[in-house]
Amino acid sequence: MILMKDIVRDGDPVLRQEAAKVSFPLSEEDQKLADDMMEYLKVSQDPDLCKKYGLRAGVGLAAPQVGASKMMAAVLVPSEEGTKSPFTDVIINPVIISHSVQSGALTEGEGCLSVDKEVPGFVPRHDRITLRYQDTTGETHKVRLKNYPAIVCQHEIDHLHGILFYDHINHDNPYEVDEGTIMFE
Ligand SMILES: Cc1nc(NNC(=O)[C@H](CC2CCCC2)CN(O)CO)c(F)c(N2CCN3CCOC[C@@H]3C2)n1
Ligand code: NI
Repeated sequence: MILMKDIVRDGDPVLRQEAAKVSFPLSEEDQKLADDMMEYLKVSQDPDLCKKYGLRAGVGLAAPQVGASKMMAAVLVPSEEGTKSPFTDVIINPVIISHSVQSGALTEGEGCLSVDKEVPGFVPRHDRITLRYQDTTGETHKVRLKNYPAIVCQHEIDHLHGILFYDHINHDNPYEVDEGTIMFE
């Protein structure tokens, strides 16, 4: 089971590397990694278990964050009232094949399990993306995501390219975003 002690923190070079593509069929090791990352998210979203294991809650987790420089990330965006399409899957070799010109950002800014400090500011991302990825069976998916699930997937895909959320913050004016940027909870 992945615990906070297993989460690699900012400063470790693995978080700044380009991860390696994953080949199919998955090795046992890669299958276990996929399962463990999704299990972390599920446990962390259960208030009792989250507390019991001393976890930070998460809606996404990328393999480099547990020291594995592989193109794999787990995403578990819960279905909250209002959001039509929650997104749950382990995305392998993900590629954003198209995106909106319009930007989107979380009004709360972003955090990261690998970054222990708060970094205030808006993180401008694409509001809508078309994402192509393989699931753990090797099947290829092409999905259109918008708003919250799109933000989460972009945060995770960034990790696979050695990018951290605060790289996107305008440090001269952290709360500046292009006009037309959609801000959401
Ligand atoms: C937005 C949010 N970020 C949480 N944490 N940070 C993360 O997930 C980091 C990734 C996210 C940071 C911004 C975009 C992606 C982890 N990252 O570093 C992986 O690369 C949350 F925990 C959270 N939610 C809302 C849903 N809630 C359901 C019930 O359980 C609690 C849970 C809390 N929302
Ligand atoms: Ni992160």
